[in-house]
Amino acid sequence: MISLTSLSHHYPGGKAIAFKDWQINKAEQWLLLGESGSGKTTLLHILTGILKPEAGEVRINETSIYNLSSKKLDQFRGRNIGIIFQRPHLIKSLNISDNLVLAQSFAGLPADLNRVHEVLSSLGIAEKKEAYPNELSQGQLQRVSIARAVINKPTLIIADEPTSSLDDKNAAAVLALLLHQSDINQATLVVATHDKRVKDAFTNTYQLA
Ligand SMILES: Nc1ncnc2c1ncn2[C@@H]1O[C@H](COP(=O)(O)OP(=O)(O)OP(=O)(O)O)[C@@H](O)[C@H]1O
Repeated sequence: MISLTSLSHHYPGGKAIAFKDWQINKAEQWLLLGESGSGKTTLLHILTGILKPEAGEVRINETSIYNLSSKKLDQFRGRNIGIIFQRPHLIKSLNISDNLVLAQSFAGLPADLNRVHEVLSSLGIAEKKEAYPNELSQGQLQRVSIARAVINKPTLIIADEPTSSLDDKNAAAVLALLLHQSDINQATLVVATHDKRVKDAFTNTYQLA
């Protein structure tokens, strides 16, 4: 269970952004919607432990994440939160497998090549294990970023505009893979997007004013 309570934030010189309370149960799939400038990125940063809000609390399972020391918070994020960005940020000098092993190591976990294979297989790209990021297509790279996000079996998968740089076919494939990965890993999924192609796949919506 994830809960956001009495959250608000304000950037220096800007006006305060207040976020309505939000409770998310295990393995639910949510869409985060809001006009440009309404605070989606701010909320995702707060939810992922990157930006400490001025007020309020974020609890993921039993942990109030901003009460952790910064070292503990880093490790908590690595183990419990998987993030997918609009464009994949992979290390170019490492092959796909090593990029995933690096994500295990950042979370303080030992290298687990069986898990790497399992996740890449579930995304249909196991044969690309030894390839380097510049040898993959845009759609394949987006699958690798999903693999990296779920490699440590996170409680929460967050995707920020995951489909907006993809064509219709790849956007549909990536969305189906996100929903499937959330199901098989029993992970909560939050997708922030403007992409109208994505909206019908979700029943739960958190709308920013
Ligand atoms: N680092 C910052 N310093 C000052 N103001 C900021 C900063 N980041 C965001 N803001 C302001 O906070 C508000 C919310 O921004 P945010 O990026 O969260 O919106 P958004 O909903 O993600 O927008 P978009 O869909 O356009 O990406 C905006 O008014 C923005 O100008």
